[in-house]
Amino acid sequence: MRLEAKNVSFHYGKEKIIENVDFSLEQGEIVGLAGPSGCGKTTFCKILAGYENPHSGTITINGLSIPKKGYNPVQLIHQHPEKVVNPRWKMSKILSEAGVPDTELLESLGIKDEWLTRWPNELSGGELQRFCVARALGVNTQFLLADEMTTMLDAITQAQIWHAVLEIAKRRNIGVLVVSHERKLVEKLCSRVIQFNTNK
Ligand SMILES: Nc1ncnc2c1ncn2[C@@H]1O[C@H](COP(=O)(O)OP(=O)(O)OP(=O)(O)O)[C@@H](O)[C@H]1O
Repeated sequence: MRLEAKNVSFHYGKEKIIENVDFSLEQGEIVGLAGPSGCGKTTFCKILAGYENPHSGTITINGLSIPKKGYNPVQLIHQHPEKVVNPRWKMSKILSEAGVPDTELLESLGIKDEWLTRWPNELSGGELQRFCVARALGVNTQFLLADEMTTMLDAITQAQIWHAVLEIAKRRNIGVLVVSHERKLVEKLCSRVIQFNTNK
C-alpha cells in the first residue's frame, strides 16, 4: 500500500501555500515532515486526509483515489485535541466513532476506564489527546498523520503515546507521517525526513 501525492498545489485565496509537491508514504514506513511555522505542513496533512482538495495534483492510495464515504483509511491527529471532539458527547461515544475500541490499545495509551464517562472538558489536554490517538487507530486505518501530536505534552506522556503508536503501527503495518518541530523526535523515529519550503 502506498499513499501518494503527485504534483500537488494548494492556495488560500491568492496565497500559494503548497506548490508542485510529490510525496509518498509506504505502509509500515515512518516518515518525518519538517519545515518552519506557516510553511503548510498542517495544510498538506489536511489534503492527504481529504479534508481539503488540492487545486491541482492528486492524492491516491495504490493509484486509486481515497474513498469519500465510509471509514477514512488516512487518519489525521491534530495538535489541539479539544478542537476535534464533539463537546456534547461523552468520551465513550467519541471513542466509538472509530468502531469498537481495542482494550489493549486503550491500556497501552494509559486511558483509564473512569475517563470514559466524562465530558471532554473534564479531561486534561494530554488525557484528551490519548482518546484522539485511540480514535484515529480504528482497525481500518492504513496511514496515520501525526501533526504535532505530542507537542503540548510532557516528556513522559509524549514517550508513552509514541511507544503505543509505534507498537501498533508496526503490528498493523500502518504508515506514519510525523510532523514536528522537534528535530530530535523526528530524527529518532523516522527513516527519512521531508523538508518543506523554507524561503516563501
Ligand atoms: N483556512 C485558512 N485560510 C487562510 N489561510 C490559512 C488557513 N489555514 C492556514 N492558513 C495559512 O496558511 C499557511 C500555512 O498554514 P499551516 O497551518 O498549514 O502551516 P504549518 O506549517 O502547519 O504551521 P505550524 O508549524 O505553525 O503549525 C499559514 O500562513 C496560515 O496562516
